[in-house]
Amino acid sequence: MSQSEQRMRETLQELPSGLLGSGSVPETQQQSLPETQQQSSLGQQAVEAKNAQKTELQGRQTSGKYTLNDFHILRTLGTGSFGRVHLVRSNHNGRFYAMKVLKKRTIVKLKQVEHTNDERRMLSIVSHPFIIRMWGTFQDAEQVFMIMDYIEGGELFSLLRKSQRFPNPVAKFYAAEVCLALEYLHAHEIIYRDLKPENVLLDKNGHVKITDFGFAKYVPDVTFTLCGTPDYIAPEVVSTKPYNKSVDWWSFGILIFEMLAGYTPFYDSNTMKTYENILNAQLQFPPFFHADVQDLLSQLITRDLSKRLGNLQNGSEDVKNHPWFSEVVWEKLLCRNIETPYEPPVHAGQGDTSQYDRYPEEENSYGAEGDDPHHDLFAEF
Ligand SMILES: Nc1ncnc2c1ncn2[C@@H]1O[C@H](COP(=O)(O)OP(=O)(O)OP(=O)(O)O)[C@@H](O)[C@H]1O
Repeated sequence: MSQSEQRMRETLQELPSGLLGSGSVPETQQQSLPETQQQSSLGQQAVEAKNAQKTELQGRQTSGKYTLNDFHILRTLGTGSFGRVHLVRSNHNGRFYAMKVLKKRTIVKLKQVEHTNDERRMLSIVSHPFIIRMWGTFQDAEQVFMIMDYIEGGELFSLLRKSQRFPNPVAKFYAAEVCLALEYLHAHEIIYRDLKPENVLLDKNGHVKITDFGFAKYVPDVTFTLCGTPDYIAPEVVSTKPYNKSVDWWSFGILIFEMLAGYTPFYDSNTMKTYENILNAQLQFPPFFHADVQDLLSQLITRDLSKRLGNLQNGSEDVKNHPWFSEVVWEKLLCRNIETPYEPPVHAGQGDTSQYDRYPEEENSYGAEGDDPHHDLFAEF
């Protein structure tokens, strides 16, 4: 099985402690591959229509700014471990949004209540050109909902798999935008903890938008929680040491490596072996990696926290000042005043979904009323 087949949307909720001693394979949440193939589009449309009709009938006011009644649900854009993300259209202004729906029961079962509340909290305070904007949240008896900007250009992951690997300047452009987003989050004491190309979306002009704040957390000091995505997890997380922002700079290095190579450096089809590689294996560069990127990656993907770039006294400045980024005019980039290397072909306008894979639509229970044993756990929604 190839890496791209296996890794698809594999997000780890929690690693058992004493990981390498135990010999057991950590539990991961694996999603099936996106179904781009011929699905019964008639069946799909019927389910979509039924869901939309139910939504119109059943929205109910909660603590958020919106209700389900404010939106018409269109197709599914993506699925995750606890629910799915739909394209929706506002009944008021006609604009398209992405609605992330998470099932309360699953969140509770997988012990992700705190992460889900953190996701909401973090998204409601961040405001940055390269980070997704959230407009509001609400809940019904069975799920919580988050309304975000709809980003038309699709996942960086899809573009990377189509391209196999990016030329040096293209990888540098995406890395530079991601670097500014990380710099912003860290300046606000937020660790992101799930950097990977699946969570980097491209807007219609080809600029980066980081989505999925499911593991983002306000951490002014250190934390211990074991979470992330196997290939991208930093060694200090694998070995259950206290950690902070350093983990995002490790993942940033893995992201650059994957963009340039088309694969991640510590991959193994056996997740346990991946962790062993993260802890022990030597970083090996393909021969076509430029010397300056090899130098940058050696300083990002280093197990020595006292040497990891981004984690030192000058923080993100050290990363931005590295020779690999020497052509980047950071101020212009932040204003999105630099031509993007690729403009996603989203010719049908704001609601164009051509860049997203098709997922089987399921009948939903959105708007469910009645007993809600979990209401208090999600009081902020
Ligand atoms: N704002 C958005 N606009 C367009 N598509 C989006 C948006 N947010 C998410 N998606 C799509 O939905 C997918 C799943 O979203 P997200 O990663 O937030 O869900 P998740 O349940 O937290 O997933 P995971 O289990 O991987 O952590 C994304 O990879 C992306 O394809």
